Amino acid sequence: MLFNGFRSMEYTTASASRSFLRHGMRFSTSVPNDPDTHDDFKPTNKLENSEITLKDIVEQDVKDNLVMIYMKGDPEQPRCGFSSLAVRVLSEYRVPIHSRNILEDPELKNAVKAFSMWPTFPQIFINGEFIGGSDIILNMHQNGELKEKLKARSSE
Ligand SMILES: N[C@@H](CCC(=O)N[C@@H](CS)C(=O)NCC(=O)O)C(=O)O
Ligand code: FES
Repeated sequence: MLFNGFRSMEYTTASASRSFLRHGMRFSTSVPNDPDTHDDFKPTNKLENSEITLKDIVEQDVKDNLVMIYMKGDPEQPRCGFSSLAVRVLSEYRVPIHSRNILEDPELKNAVKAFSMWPTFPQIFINGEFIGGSDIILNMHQNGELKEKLKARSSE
């Protein structure tokens, strides 16, 4: 399943669907090609109306999902070695991996960078906390920190 870049390696969660609905609004602008249509009746950009921003979407993603990765490509088909490595590391654990493909949405890519203040991808969040990229997650896997982080959450 692919909802505007959002993927989950398990079944789609309610949060994923919600994110899709919200994120999907960004592309709902349409203007009918009818000369009689008065401006007042034209459909407007619902994102502007609802004031949902990409930052809101990122905030929701990382809040709703234990493991959230913004990556190039998706877990089944990473488009970069760094993203591929991060997914391989995370796949060692029995936790769902939620992802968005930033290659599909340059604006989302910029929003994620601004949110984390981190310049590269992949970007991994666990339990709402920004962790880092593939080198950091690999290191945490090797030194046991990642296991602790994921265990800490699952035993709550
Ligand atoms: N140390 C980082 C390196 C990742 C990296 O260099 N990513 C580059 C190439 S994929 C990147 O995202 N560049 C910025 C961009 O593409 O916008 C990691 O291990 O995750
Ligand atoms: S896309 Fe070239 S290194 Fe990631």
